Amino acid sequence: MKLETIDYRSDNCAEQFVKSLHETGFGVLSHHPIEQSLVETIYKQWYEFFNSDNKDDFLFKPETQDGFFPASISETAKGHSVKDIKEYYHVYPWGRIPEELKRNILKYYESTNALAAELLSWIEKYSPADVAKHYSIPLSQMIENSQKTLLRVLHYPPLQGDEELGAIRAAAHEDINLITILPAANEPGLQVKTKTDEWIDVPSDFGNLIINIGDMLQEASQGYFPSTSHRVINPQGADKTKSRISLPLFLHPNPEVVLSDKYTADSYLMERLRELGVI
Ligand SMILES: O=C(O)CCC(=O)C(=O)O
Ligand SMILES: [Fe+2]
Repeated sequence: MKLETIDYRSDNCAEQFVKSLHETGFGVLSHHPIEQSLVETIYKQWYEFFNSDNKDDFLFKPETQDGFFPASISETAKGHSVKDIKEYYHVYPWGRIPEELKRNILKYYESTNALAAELLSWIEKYSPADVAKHYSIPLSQMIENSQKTLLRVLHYPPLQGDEELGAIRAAAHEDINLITILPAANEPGLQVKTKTDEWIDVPSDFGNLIINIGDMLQEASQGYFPSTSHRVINPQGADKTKSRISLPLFLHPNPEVVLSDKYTADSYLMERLRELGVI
């Protein structure tokens, strides 16, 4: 299996993109409307932030989950026992954001949310009728003005050689939300698991946009769109000294949105967070 990069400007882009999501759980877009210079500026600004002491003034609040999560308390993926080698910052428009970083990151949050609504309308349009009939409301409407959509700025620090045995930058996991939009990071490492259990690289040419299905859309589509496992592997050789910055936007429906006979977005999220032990 190989992930094809799809040109956003091509005539059959929407159909090809949704086909890729159905077959692999991932879709990769080039020539999309997200401004690459904005992404580059954000990577630069946040790299400086992660390398400053300023981050300690923005330590996350357990009740609201906005702010800085240091490596010492960072995530352990479901089913794993070793922590990931990463630190990150949770950006919500209603949350705390360092003043000098606000303008660019909120601009990114907004423009990527707008693109997400378009991508969800493509997904709806190219869902088979017997799948689409179960969507409780249009998919793009599920995320409208959602306060739950989370922009995570991730910093994977250079490897020091003293990392815990078996630790990797991000252990294999699935995302909980509806879809995730992720610009290619400044360094490689992202891999996706195929149906035959092989790990393949996600084409991460700088400028690509990577979209993946999360568990909530898998639930709402009764498995038609698979939430596939992905991970970020450690760099080798000289690349060990390099930081990696990435910027996933996790699109979350409004809490009251009905996903399936079993779950609303809120009950689904609560069940997953309880499993992860973070609430
Ligand atoms: O850093 C990446 O490229 C992917 C991060 C990711 O999968 C996640 O935070 O859920
Ligand atoms: Fe992920």
